[in-house]
Amino acid sequence: MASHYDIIIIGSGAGGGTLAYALAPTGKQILLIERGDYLPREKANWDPDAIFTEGRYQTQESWLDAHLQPFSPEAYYVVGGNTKLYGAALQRMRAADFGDVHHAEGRSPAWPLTYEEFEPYYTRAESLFKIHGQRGEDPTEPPMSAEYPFPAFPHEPRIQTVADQLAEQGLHPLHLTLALDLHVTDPSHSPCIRCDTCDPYPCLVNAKCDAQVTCVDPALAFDNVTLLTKTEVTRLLTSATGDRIDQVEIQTHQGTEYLSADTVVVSCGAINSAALLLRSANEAHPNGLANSSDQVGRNLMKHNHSALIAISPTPNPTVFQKTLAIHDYYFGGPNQDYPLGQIQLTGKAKWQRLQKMAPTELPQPWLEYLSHHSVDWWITTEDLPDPNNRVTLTPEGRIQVHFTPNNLKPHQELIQLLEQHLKPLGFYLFWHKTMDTAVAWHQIGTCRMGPDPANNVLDVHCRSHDVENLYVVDASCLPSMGAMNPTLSIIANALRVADHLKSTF
Ligand SMILES: Cc1cc2nc3c(=O)[nH]c(=O)nc-3n(C[C@H](O)[C@H](O)[C@H](O)COP(=O)(O)OP(=O)(O)OC[C@H]3O[C@@H](n4cnc5c(N)ncnc54)[C@H](O)[C@@H]3O)c2cc1C
Repeated sequence: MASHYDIIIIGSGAGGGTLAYALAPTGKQILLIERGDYLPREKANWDPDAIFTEGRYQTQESWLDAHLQPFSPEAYYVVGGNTKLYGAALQRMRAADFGDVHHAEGRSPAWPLTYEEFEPYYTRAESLFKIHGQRGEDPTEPPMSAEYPFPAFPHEPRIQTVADQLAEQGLHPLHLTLALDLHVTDPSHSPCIRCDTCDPYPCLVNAKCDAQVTCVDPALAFDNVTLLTKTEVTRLLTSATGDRIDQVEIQTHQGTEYLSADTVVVSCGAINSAALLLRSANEAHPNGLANSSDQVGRNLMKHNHSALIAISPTPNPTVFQKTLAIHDYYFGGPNQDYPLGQIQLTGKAKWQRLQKMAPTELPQPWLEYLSHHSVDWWITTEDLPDPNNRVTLTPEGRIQVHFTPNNLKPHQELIQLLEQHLKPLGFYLFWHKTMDTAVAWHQIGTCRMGPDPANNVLDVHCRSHDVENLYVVDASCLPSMGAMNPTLSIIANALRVADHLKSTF
């Protein structure tokens, strides 16, 4: 293995994996460093006990909350990062989300670029990740320069009935945009088999367009790209003046080693990217690397999420349930002149998942009955940047997450609205569970980009304002996220930064 590269990318998830894919054809010597290994392909990939009871693929690391209490984050340190288990619902932010948006409990800041500037990268990201969708049915759909690359996943009969009934109430149920390799019109040759172990399971048949399958593996077909697994980057060392990163400190089973690169890209996910920069404090950067603004680690957001299990007397034999979304209340509600958020279906909840949601302990046969009669929803609303919601390190170097949820009023209102719509359809029992800090699936914002070095860690190209050869390209850079799932924006942004980097070669 060489010790010097043109580019070192740290982290192989949505941000890092996409960047490696986009830069691979340049011929530059690229090293992709990933702390985890390939997620094993095994029958347990599709075992609900392994996923919901054992947490088989989750990191064993624990983080600390604001009171120094340990918790187990639902984070996945594997090639492809969190996308290996993601739900593959990839969505554009709405055009208005790129501006300053007033919310019930504050404001969501503008991005340093407009939707129109970002739009071509959404189109490329949708093509790369094989998005299936149907244009024209979403009342909040932003302008798009191309059709979705593939037709939408059709609803199964029970879901079609629910969609039709909601439409009769005046809503606009739409087909969820999905990154799965389904041949809708030729199922016998389709990699995706529309199974009931998709969200949030790894895909045993590699039909989920995750960062490993879609980006890392194709990038490795180029001789100039090398992947180092089971290798954690522990610190970034700078020149004495602090202007440039001189060395990348890695930890392997053989011990500590040092590498170097002309350009270093941190793509460890919002919490770990901030932790790595803070851990790299030195004399030139006493507050943490690239942290003259004191913003590294701050403004952590993770969306307000709830699962809602709605039970009716009608059986729900749906196998692949995650096909429907409702955006009618994205920008406001019947009595709300502020944004609420989005409603989507989630993967069909088996009894093991319901066990984690049940308000009281219930015997397995009851849970199985409820699972056969439930329709399972996921409600996402925006949370707002708060400098006190932040990642810090303890003196021993452990990750501490200080997090107080905000903007919860619209979240509760959206849940109530959904229940009001479902009751006339025969749904009579509702369980909902709001996700806590451990479910930081949509973590963003800890190294936000913006033109002013006083308030932002990164410039508009995701380059550090302080360290000339440092970029951060993952969820960290996003100043806000609307109420849309973040990963399409992370991928599109990585493609955008790749174009910028190519222009500097
Ligand atoms: C269960 C689940 C369901 C989800 N569903 C959806 C969905 O349907 N739609 C959607 O848009 N999003 C979804 N998400 C969120 C999505 O997975 C993330 O938004 C996305 O993966 C974030 O990309 P990233 O590049 O910021 O980080 P990641 O993809 O997490 O990648 C970070 C990588 O860096 C590695 N790393 C960390 N620290 C180091 C270090 N020091 N040295 C070396 N490597 C390091 C990690 O191991 C990891 O591989 C889901 C997430 C989960 C967990």
